Amino acid sequence: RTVELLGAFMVLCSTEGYNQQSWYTHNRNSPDFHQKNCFVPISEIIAVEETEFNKKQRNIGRWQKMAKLHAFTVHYVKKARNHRWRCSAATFWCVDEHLCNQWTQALKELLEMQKSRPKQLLVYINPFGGKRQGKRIYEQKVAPLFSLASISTDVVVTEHANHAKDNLFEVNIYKYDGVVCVGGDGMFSEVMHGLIGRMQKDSGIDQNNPKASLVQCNIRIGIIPAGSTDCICYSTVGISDPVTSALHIIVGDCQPLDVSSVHHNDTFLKYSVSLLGYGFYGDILKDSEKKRWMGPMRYDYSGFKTFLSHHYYEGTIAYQPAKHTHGSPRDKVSCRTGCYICKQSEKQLAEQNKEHGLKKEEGEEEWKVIKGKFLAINAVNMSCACPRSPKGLSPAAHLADGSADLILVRKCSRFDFLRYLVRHTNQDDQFDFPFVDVYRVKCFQFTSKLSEDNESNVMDVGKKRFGQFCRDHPACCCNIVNSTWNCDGETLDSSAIEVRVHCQLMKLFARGIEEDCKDEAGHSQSSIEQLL
Ligand SMILES: CCCCCCCCCCCCC/C=C/[C@@H](O)[C@H](CO)NC(=O)CCCCCCCCCCCCCCC
Ligand SMILES: Nc1ncnc2c1ncn2[C@@H]1O[C@H](COP(=O)(O)OP(=O)(O)OP(=O)(O)O)[C@@H](O)[C@H]1O
Ligand SMILES: [Ca+2]
Repeated sequence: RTVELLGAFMVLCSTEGYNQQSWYTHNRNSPDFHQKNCFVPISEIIAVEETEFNKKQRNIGRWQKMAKLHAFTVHYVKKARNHRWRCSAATFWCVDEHLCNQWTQALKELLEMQKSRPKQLLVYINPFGGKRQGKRIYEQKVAPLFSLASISTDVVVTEHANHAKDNLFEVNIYKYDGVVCVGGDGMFSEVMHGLIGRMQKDSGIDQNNPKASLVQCNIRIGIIPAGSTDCICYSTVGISDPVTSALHIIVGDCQPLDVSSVHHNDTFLKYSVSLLGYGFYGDILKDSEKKRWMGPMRYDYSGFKTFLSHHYYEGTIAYQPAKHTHGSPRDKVSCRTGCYICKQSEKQLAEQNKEHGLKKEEGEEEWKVIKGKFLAINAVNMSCACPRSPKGLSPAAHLADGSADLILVRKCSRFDFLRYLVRHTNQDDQFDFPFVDVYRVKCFQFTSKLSEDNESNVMDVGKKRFGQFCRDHPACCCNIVNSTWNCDGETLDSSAIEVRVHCQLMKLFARGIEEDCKDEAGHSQSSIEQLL
């Protein structure tokens, strides 16, 4: 009877005066206490524990007179504003020991049935990311939640850059249900390279082949944000908050993610999931690397400096439009939890995998070519929303549709470029400028004018010197030198690159941004309405 009562959702009754068989919560100060009912899906229960009563708790209301009370506590996810999740608890008690045990047992059995929840995790902590708080954040905010949810962990505090990546090639990754990285986008990138690289190695796939069909990585990655930008966490969860991310890991969320491979000729350079930026964001990154000691502030400092230098770069872009996906970068609808467009891409991917070999070769499809002088070339696989820009570089980009949005910002005045930047922070359309173009693509290539000239051997020593001279002279804004590619916060050595989006190559412990979550103004559809 008890199990039947539980059904798909558990109802926590917190109303006084309910009949004898009901459960009462002692959490009187919680806002839930005053609501009539609070619905918690089983999938959002963190843990169920038998509870011992202390004297203080016994002295509540009419239960005071009773001799022996039996209780259990349900720890569950409480959704707050702006996609923030918190762990809340409600204790239920009654006099009937058998009934109490039945409920505890039934709930535990239901939790056991949640097969997507991780039981064993491998955790990498970068102690030097962001404000250098990674270790503290993990120990104080995340580890206690993992232990409450009975998740066992192997923790590695990294000692140098690439420690996590190299380690993932050595350990038995298959015994883990997921890998967690505590740090910023750079740390995530390391873990992703380790996992994807390991999968390809184990499957005999050569990453240097730009046309290789890469093997999907089914071991999910969880991101505990402790970096400077935390764009990947923000764009996939809706907030950069360690407790929220830990709870998404515990409940076993799964969000597939597109990954771009970046090659130079037939050499693999890097994978990218957020921003691949040349010009403005490449120059910011290059300058900011020298200022790591400044922490997250380095990006504002270098951003201001790069804005003033106003360099533009000449080059050629060739791309293949993403015809398979239904959306467009100018859509007003964004990618949200359970996104229809991403689901369609997932279906296509499954069909393609079935009919392997029948898929049209990239070579047969048309390439569009654009030559020009650009202040910024940004290719984004996701919106790139972050605390600095809550809607991101491309607000309608999809997390898992197999495409990237290619944003070309042509040479324009400083004032116009500033207007463009400011629109990343407000509701105005940042693509509504004559000097900005945006395309949804499945692959692209870039060659700078300089490397084209190099290849045709027209460059002489004098030109090289002139290039160097102009770069050091801010008023000139000349385009003779190359910029650097910013690949998820890491610089690339080559300016000529070939990029290909791999649809849903990997998975995160996340669920995308939820549609009806309470916003800053408190507008929301409550979770109760959602469940009904
Ligand atoms: C007037 C204010 C305009 C503000 C415009 C803000 C636009 C911000 C857009 C941020 C996009 C982040 C994309 C994510 C990239 C990550 O994979 C990567 C690794 O973490 N982070 C960065 O490369 C780090 C990138 C950091 C970018 C910081 C940009 C700061 C620009 C400041 C311009 C100042 C102009 C002031 C003129 C008076
Ligand atoms: N122990 C370590 N010592 C030095 N560098 C490390 C160590 N562990 C990791 N790293 C490197 O530090 C780089 C930056 O780390 P991380 O991404 O965590 O912080 P961030 O750069 O401040 O944040 P964001 O990437 O969000 O801007 C990563 O590329 C990673 O390779
Ligand atoms: Ca995408």
